[in-house]
Amino acid sequence: MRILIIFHNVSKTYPNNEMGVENVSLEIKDGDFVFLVGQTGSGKSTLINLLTGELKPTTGDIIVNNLSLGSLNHKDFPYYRRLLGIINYDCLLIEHKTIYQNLEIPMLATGHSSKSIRESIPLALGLVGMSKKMYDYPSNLSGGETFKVLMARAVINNPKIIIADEPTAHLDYDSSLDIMSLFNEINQLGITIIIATHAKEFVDIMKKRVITMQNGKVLGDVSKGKYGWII
Ligand SMILES: Nc1ncnc2c1ncn2[C@@H]1O[C@H](COP(=O)(O)OP(=O)(O)OP(=O)(O)O)[C@@H](O)[C@H]1O
Repeated sequence: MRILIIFHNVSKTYPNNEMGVENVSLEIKDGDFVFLVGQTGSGKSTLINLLTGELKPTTGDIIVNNLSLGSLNHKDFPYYRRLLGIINYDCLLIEHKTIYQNLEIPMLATGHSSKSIRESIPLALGLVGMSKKMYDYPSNLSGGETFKVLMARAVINNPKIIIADEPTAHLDYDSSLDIMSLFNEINQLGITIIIATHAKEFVDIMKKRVITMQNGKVLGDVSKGKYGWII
C-alpha cells in the first residue's frame, strides 16, 4: 500500500498558547483503518482538524495524496476537500429536505450530472442499508439511522479518506456496532478510515491500527491493536 497521509514534525499551538499537538510525525497508508484514541485534551480533534485543513500547523508539514497542505491556496482547497468525507455531529442533515435532497446537495456542489446523482444516491443509501428512507425527512430517523445517512453523505462524492470524530458518542451499543461494521465495509471498498474515539469496546472489537495520543504527542501506534495498547 502506498503512503497516503504524512504528518512531518507537526505542531499546533493555539492563539492562547495552548498546545494542541506537538511534534507529531506519522504515516497512514492508502486503505488503512485507524483509530485515534487518548484522553480528553490529548490532541485527537486537533490532529483531525489539521488533516481537514480547518486548522493550519504552527510548524511542520502535512502531505495528503502527494499534496502539501501548506502550499494549497484558497482556490485549490475545495479540490483537496473532495478527497475527504467528513462525518461529525456539527454538520447535521437539513431538516426540511428529504434524505435524497440532503445527499443531492454535495453532489450538485461538485458539479455532478443529474444522471450521476440519480444513480449514486440509491447506491450510497444501499451501502448503509437506508434505501427505504430515501424520501423520508431527517426528523423521522433514529440516531443510528441519521448517522448512517451522514455516512452515505460522506461517501457520495467518492472520497479517498473518511474522517469521523466520535461517531458513536450519541448512539446505543447495537447502533454503534452496526456503524462500526459499516465503517469496515466502506474500508473494504479501499477507502481509508480515520476515527477519533473514546469508545474502548468498539476499538477492541475491531482490531485495527490504534494511534494513542497523550498531551499532544503520539504515545503509541499499534497495528491490529486494542484500546490502551501502546506497543
Ligand atoms: N480552539 C482551541 N483553543 C485553545 N485551545 C484548544 C482549542 N482546541 C483545543 N485546544 C487545546 O488543545 C489540546 C488538545 O485538544 P483536542 O481538542 O485536540 O483534544 P481531544 O483529544 O480531541 O479531546 P476530546 O477527547 O475531549 O475531544 C487541549 O489542551 C485543548 O485544551
